[in-house]
Amino acid sequence: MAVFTAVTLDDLTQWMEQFPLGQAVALQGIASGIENSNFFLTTERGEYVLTVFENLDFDQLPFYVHLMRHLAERGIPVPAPVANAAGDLVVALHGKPAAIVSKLEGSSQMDPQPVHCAAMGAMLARMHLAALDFPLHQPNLRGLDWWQATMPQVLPYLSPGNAELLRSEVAFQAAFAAGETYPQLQRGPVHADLFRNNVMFVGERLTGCFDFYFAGVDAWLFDLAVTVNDWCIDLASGALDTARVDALLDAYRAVRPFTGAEEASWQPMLRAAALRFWLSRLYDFYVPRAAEMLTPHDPTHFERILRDRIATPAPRLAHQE
Ligand SMILES: Nc1ncnc2c1ncn2[C@@H]1O[C@H](COP(=O)(O)OP(=O)(O)O)[C@@H](O)[C@H]1O
Ligand SMILES: N[C@@H](CCOP(=O)(O)O)C(=O)O
Repeated sequence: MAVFTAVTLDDLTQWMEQFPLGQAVALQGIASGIENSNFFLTTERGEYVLTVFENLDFDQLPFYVHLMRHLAERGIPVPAPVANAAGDLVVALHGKPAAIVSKLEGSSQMDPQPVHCAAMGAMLARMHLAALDFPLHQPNLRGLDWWQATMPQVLPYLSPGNAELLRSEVAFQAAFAAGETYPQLQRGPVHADLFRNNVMFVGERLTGCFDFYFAGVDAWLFDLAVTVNDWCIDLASGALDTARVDALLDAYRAVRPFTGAEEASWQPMLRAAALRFWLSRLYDFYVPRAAEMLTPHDPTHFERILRDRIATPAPRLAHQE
């Protein structure tokens, strides 16, 4: 279902000549994924993934693909985009932007244990540090401005209780962002969608993360909160699982210690990360777009998480100076 643009080996015969990969010898559509057309591509030089971008234009892609290349060059396990003879990382295929990236080994770990969370925490901290000198800039396009612009579009569909929750949380986050602590948070390019389905493992070894198409510049703590809210929870209740939280935070802190401002912002950031995905899921659920391709995720999952993060004191980040 996730191949929206049909591509055949014949289509690639001439197209591949611009890449230093030899001829394409096998091409297989990837069934999972909901945004783009993805293919496993075997060439004379090895195994790759070909993506035809269905929703992003040529001018929207440089931040994402150059960030992936920047991280890959610094040893962070992410798919490395392959440049063509002209140095381009994004090239037209059937009139749409397309890219070839290296294929990661392994599969997603959908039942993560503390050992997997520790691997995630260490990789995330390394990724944040490695992206610090990335020269391109794009804000997180799913940040506060987007929350404020999107809220009025979903409010008419919500129960009075949920409408009040959404209004009060967006107001809380706006006040927090305007306060003294928020500007002190460490910032840089972040992935911003590091859910379990976007990370690969072979056994306990993390082999890489992909799907950088929500990346942007934001607080590192926001990225950490997005990750913890997906990797370290009891799926039924949304509550945090202490053993997995500790494993992830300990591993992150060992690479990049937290600051006092981050300690003070942890609970608001856990709430912000829950709000971000509650709102995007509400939007995808209630506001279908033209050329709709998304299969909406369940918004109530993040409503539960947001209510829990508001009601329950956050675990300590235990910063070290
Ligand atoms: N670089 C890669 N290496 C290995 N598998 C990949 C890679 N990129 C994508 N995939 C596979 O393709 C699937 C769909 O990719 P994803 O980025 O989630 O698609 P979409 O953007 O359409 O949601 C993933 O679940 C994964 O199995
Ligand atoms: N992780 C988000 C939606 C984005 O989906 P992805 O498959 O592209 O990572 C969510 O769960 O709402």
